[in-house]
Amino acid sequence: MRPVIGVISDVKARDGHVVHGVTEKYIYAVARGAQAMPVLIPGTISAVDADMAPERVVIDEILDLVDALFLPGSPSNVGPQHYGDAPHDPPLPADPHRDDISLPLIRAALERGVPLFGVCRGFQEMNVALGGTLFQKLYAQPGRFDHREDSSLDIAGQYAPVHEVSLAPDGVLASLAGATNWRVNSLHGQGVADLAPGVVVEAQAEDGTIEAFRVPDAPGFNLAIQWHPEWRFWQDRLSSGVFTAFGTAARLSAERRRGGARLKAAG
Ligand SMILES: N[C@@H](CCC(=O)NCCCC(=O)O)C(=O)O
Repeated sequence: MRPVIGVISDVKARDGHVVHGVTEKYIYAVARGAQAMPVLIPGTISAVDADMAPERVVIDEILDLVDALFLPGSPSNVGPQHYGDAPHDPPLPADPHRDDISLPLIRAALERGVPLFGVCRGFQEMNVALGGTLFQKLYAQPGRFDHREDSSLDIAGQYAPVHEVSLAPDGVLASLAGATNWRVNSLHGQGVADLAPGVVVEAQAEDGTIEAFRVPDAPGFNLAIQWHPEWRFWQDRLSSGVFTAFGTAARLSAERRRGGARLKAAG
């Protein structure tokens, strides 16, 4: 049996309905890259219909169910009220029903040693959940590059590597890459402003933008990456290494939770 990795869903309006869902590339990277069983975790109920009662969310119930947690990217932004700011541009997409689940879940997962991996929005959520702040418009910050994708390109062009990051020489990423520099893709308008206390930088862009971090004192595997390693992870040594390491941590967590029964990666 594969380890179970909970994947946090976005909550979006579509055709008059509210949909809780995740882009397929993330599900595939968890299933094939981490060799795990992805299970989608819904956000809080939006109660769009006045007759719907809000559902009770019990964070511990989710953590009892999964061996590890994955926080995917999304075009939406973490609500700035969570880091003590007002929205600078209200039309930018928000997802309060994802924030309601992901922020407390991150803190609880780290405390309980549940392996945790966040990508792009997930990376930003991890920084905010731990007390850090975000630039709402990284591209408007003096001296910073524009880290947004070129939307005139096709999808493969948008996710192609566009800039270099320096990897901390003693970090997890450098050891997976076997190098201290890597070329990565870049599709984000926001970015880390103040890094949360207690985290260490794993990767940084040339303009100073923090691109990856981890919480060294948390008892389990954890990693936050601003770029998109899920995109065609099998074509990039570091991307596949990251999902393999996450899957290994999820398997160990599953073995511990199931009393030492060995879980094998599928061939
Ligand atoms: N809203 C944030 C987060 C960026 C992000 O997660 N983008 C992902 C886009 C779609 C995808 O590949 O899932 C920001 O813009 O900084």
